[in-house]
Amino acid sequence: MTTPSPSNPWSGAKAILFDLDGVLTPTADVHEEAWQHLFDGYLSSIGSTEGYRGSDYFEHIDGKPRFDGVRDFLASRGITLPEGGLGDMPSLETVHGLGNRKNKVFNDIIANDGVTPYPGSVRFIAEAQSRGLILAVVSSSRNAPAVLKAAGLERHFPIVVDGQVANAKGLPGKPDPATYLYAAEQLGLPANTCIVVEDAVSGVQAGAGADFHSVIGVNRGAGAQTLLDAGASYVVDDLAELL
Ligand SMILES: O=P(O)(O)OC[C@H]1O[C@@H](O)[C@H](O)[C@@H](O)[C@@H]1O
Repeated sequence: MTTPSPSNPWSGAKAILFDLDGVLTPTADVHEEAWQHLFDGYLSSIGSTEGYRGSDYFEHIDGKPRFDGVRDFLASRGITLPEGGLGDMPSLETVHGLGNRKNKVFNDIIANDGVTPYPGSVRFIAEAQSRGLILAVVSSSRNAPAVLKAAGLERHFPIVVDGQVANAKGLPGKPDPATYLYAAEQLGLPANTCIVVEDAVSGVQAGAGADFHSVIGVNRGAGAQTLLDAGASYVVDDLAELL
């Protein structure tokens, strides 16, 4: 693997595989808020004495597919619910019902507030394209295409591997590297020519779990050392630092 460095992140790379929420758009915050809303309501409805903490998002949910987030958070509280199915009403007390309840909150906020991408990420995209790199998005979110559209970014990404694609192809979600490897395969490139850019521990672990060119960690709250410990090659607070 090319020695990755913040002073020349592109060296030897042919493509960049971006996570979306928290890397290109500030929508990780919206997910965080929607999860908080879901579990505050759910835990109080079952009379739980241990409430939902902000750290729960980073420890159990961040970067994972929706229903894995529900399952893993509930497991942290010793709660197991029936799985149910994708079409479950948000009022149902199943893994899928709760996930869909959170999704409604997420979509209501996006519909209200819109999505403005991080300016530093927009500049980074432009620089990467001017250097001839191919770009793709690899997101756990089933909402990724809608968020990219709302942010006006969709034209930059010929390949988008989102939660729906992963489900259709039977790919395990992050922290498994499968969705990133699938994106590299779709681009017709070996993994070691593809840079992975991630803000979540589960996503950094996915990138570090295969032979990618490098894994750029973007610290939006997970913590720089935590991302390095998860396998990031290096960590920045904003992608503009690499320009
Ligand atoms: O939008 P969906 O399909 O519910 O996806 C959920 C997840 O999508 C990811 O992109 C976020 O980083 C997660 O933190 C979030 O929980």
